[in-house]
Amino acid sequence: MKIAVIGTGYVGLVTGVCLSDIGHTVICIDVDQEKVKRLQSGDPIIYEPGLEDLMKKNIEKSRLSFSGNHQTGLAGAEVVYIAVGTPQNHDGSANLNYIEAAATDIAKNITQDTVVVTKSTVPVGTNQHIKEVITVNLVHPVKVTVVSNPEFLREGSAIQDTFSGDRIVIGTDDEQAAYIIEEINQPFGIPVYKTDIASAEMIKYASNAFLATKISFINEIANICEKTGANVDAVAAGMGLDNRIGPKFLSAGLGYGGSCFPKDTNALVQLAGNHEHDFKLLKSVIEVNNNQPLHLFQKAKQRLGDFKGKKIAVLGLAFKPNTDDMREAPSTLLIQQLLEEGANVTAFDPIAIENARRILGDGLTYSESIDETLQDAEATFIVTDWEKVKNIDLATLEQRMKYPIVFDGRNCFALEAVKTANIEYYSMGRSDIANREKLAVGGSNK
Ligand SMILES: NC(=O)c1ccc[n+]([C@@H]2O[C@H](COP(=O)([O-])OP(=O)(O)OC[C@H]3O[C@@H](n4cnc5c(N)ncnc54)[C@H](O)[C@@H]3O)[C@@H](O)[C@H]2O)c1
Ligand SMILES: O=c1ccn([C@@H]2O[C@H](COP(=O)(O)OP(=O)(O)O[C@H]3O[C@H](CO)[C@@H](O)[C@H](O)[C@H]3O)[C@@H](O)[C@H]2O)c(=O)[nH]1
Repeated sequence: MKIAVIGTGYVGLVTGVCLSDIGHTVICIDVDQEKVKRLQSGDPIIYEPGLEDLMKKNIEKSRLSFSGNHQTGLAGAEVVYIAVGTPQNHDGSANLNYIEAAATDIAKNITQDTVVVTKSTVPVGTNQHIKEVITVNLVHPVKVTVVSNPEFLREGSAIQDTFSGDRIVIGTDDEQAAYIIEEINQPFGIPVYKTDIASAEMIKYASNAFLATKISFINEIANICEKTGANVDAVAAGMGLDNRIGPKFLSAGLGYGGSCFPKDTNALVQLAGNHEHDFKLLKSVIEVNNNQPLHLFQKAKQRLGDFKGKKIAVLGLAFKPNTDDMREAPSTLLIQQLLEEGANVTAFDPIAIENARRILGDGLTYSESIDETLQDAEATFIVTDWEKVKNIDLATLEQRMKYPIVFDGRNCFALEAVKTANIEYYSMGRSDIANREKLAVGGSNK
């Protein structure tokens, strides 16, 4: 099957690469000419485990190519995927400008009957709108069918998720188009769920909102655990044993970030509001999430008194491990707050520093070394649960830091292990551990 993909971000590039790997001929199109040049040379630009090798392999086999020109890219394509961004407008609603531009590009350049597949996350009714935009702008008299095929991949495991996702949702009112998309995806061997367009569009938002709700729920439980002496990890483990609840997405921490949950929960609140429904539950989920990084900050402030002139280490910048994506990363809010209060921040991340610098600027020190970051620090915040961070030998904290006071926003260490180390340790939804009497001296006002 000859396929074109419009947009080469996380979703478009991974989709294009994986579809070419299962045997389709794929051309990925982007308006960013610089990006296209780099992609053509085999540079995936984004960090995603396994992506570069798979991309190079399929470029070499001539199944995968890139273009900065819609006319060239769309020529002869039987199926066109839309994978452009749908960022957040100021009011929280989804910005559909890129979607409309892509639909117009399709209309002006297709010369044969085409199935248009929307991978981008779009509010209910958007695929209908896409069809209208294409119909109005069509240059050649061809038939266009629209399919909603929302994407569920996670950053950091995007390739794995594409090859072994839980389901492929196909939303369309055209049986032949549904069949074509099912056939395209058949080599993945993933269960297909077919439905109408509006329901497919809603499945994506509802799934993200539900997962975000699980996270805010466990974070609220964590906050209560802190006050009552329960341990949120034990609570989550015990809850997760119930098949109706399940163990996933119950890790308490600094809350969810990334390019999807924050914007998609806001967009769903807006969508509901447009239909005169006040989505109170989701509004609370968002509010709880916005407060989570500040919760840890307040705990630290209470312990340290103030941050003025103190070297504060921050371990992890990316919104989650295995990605260099800094969009809506909880580290941003936390670091901005620390800088505002006069801290000298040194932050570690193995791959997100370049992206972090664009957001946070040069008011802090960046380091790719954990040891260097910890050296002489008066407190450490753990923000991203990178394997490298989880594998830190707890003795290092005591050896390197001026005062080994740790605020762990991702519960990276078992309390039993911490109890044997000579550090003072505060985590999310678990008891505080203060092993060192001498900590009362120095960095603390306590
Ligand atoms: N990032 C994820 O993990 C993820 C997962 C599932 C769904 N989604 C959804 O998928 C969509 C894309 O997300 P992303 O993170 O890949 O976006 P992105 O911002 O990383 O990439 C979008 C790309 O589209 C290009 N583009 C914009 N208009 C274009 C046009 N008219 N023609 C050609 N190229 C154009 C941009 O230059 C950019 O390279 C969004 O709706 C998002 O919500 C994202
Ligand atoms: O128990 C948990 C699980 C996740 N998170 C946080 O939640 C955020 C999102 O994590 P994750 O879902 O793994 O990453 P994303 O790449 O944002 O993927 C989500 O968003 C994508 C874009 O819509 C969807 O395609 C995916 O299915 C959905 O999981 C991150 O900040 C995590 O640290 C927690 O705090 N606790």
